[in-house]
Amino acid sequence: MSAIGLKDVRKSYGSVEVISSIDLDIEQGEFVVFVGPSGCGKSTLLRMIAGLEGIDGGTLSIDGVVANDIAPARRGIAMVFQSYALYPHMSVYENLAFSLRIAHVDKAEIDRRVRNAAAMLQLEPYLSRRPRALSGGQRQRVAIGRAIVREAKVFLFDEPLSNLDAALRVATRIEIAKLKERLPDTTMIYVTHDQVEAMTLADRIVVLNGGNVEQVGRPVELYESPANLFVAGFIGSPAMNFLPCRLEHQGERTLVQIDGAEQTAIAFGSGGRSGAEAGTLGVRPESLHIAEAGAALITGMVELVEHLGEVTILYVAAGLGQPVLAKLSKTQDFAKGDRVSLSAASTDLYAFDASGDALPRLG
Ligand SMILES: Nc1ncnc2c1ncn2[C@@H]1O[C@H](COP(=O)(O)OP(=O)(O)OP(=O)(O)O)[C@@H](O)[C@H]1O
Repeated sequence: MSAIGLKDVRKSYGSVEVISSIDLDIEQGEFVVFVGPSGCGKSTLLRMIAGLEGIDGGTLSIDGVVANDIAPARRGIAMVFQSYALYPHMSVYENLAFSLRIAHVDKAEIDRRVRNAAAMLQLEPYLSRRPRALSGGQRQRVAIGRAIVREAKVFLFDEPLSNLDAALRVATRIEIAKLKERLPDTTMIYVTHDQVEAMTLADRIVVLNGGNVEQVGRPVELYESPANLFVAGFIGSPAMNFLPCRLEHQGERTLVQIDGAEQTAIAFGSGGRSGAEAGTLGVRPESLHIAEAGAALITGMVELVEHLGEVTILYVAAGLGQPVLAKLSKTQDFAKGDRVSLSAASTDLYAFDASGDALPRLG
């Protein structure tokens, strides 16, 4: 039995469908991150689970019980918002205690839970302060503390770190990772735009696009084995390079060749197909290296060099409309106008058919 189950869940605003038939099972104690481009439906889906948005079709179950019509307060779910939503006239202690007071929890029990949450989030020195006398990171910790005191089974986070500056984001992200370890039975669902948050916090990532699930998997799985062009282009920064190629399906295998490449044709699994079609070859910037003579996959002219310290990023014009990016170790010294040849190990290449689906690897 999953902690949260979505079966054919749908949502429309007027005639616009924003969530189309989503199936997803989230296990108790899992940390699941929803990612996807702006407007893909991440927040809507989270709010549907919380009960803040109605469900137009399908079934939401919580601990195996259909929950479509259960009131938000009775779902055992706590939500942490980007805007913190703290009461400005109450102290940190009162903010933490508020929902328990409303629920008529015994005073000693309230005190125990508030102090426990405050200790977990290092908020003890600030319990008598008002929110305005706290930093953004401290306010967000109070917002998280309010979820902890409720001892909710499920925490929902809607971009909780997006109002924080870069350093605080990192510090608070680490706090959330620790929180996950301290509350191993609590199920957490987290919406973010930030790839690093998704990759570092998630047990599983759900990639959404236009109200549909493109792929669900462990972070490394999505990075190493994207199911399609969308996921390949979305996971990883800088994004994967895409090169038009020719796919020749030969029964057991498919040979992939790009125009002008010296690197020999690369074989993928064909899934039993035959014939030929136009496809896309994918290669991550970090997989490219300077090619040996006669082995270039891509040849072009450097149009921009970014020296980032530990790495150098080359933008190479290779006649594809947009530059090919190569992330090279810092020892590489290039300048605008240089001609470069790049290649990658065949095990670091991806191939996608005309409909954008990934071809399986051989072996
Ligand atoms: N109350 C509403 N009425 C009409 N359309 C809405 C409403 N709320 C959201 N939408 C639309 O539903 C779609 C999904 O919105 P949602 O906020 O879930 O996306 P998101 O993936 O969380 O985006 P972002 O990353 O920008 O926050 C968007 O096209 C949005 O404009």
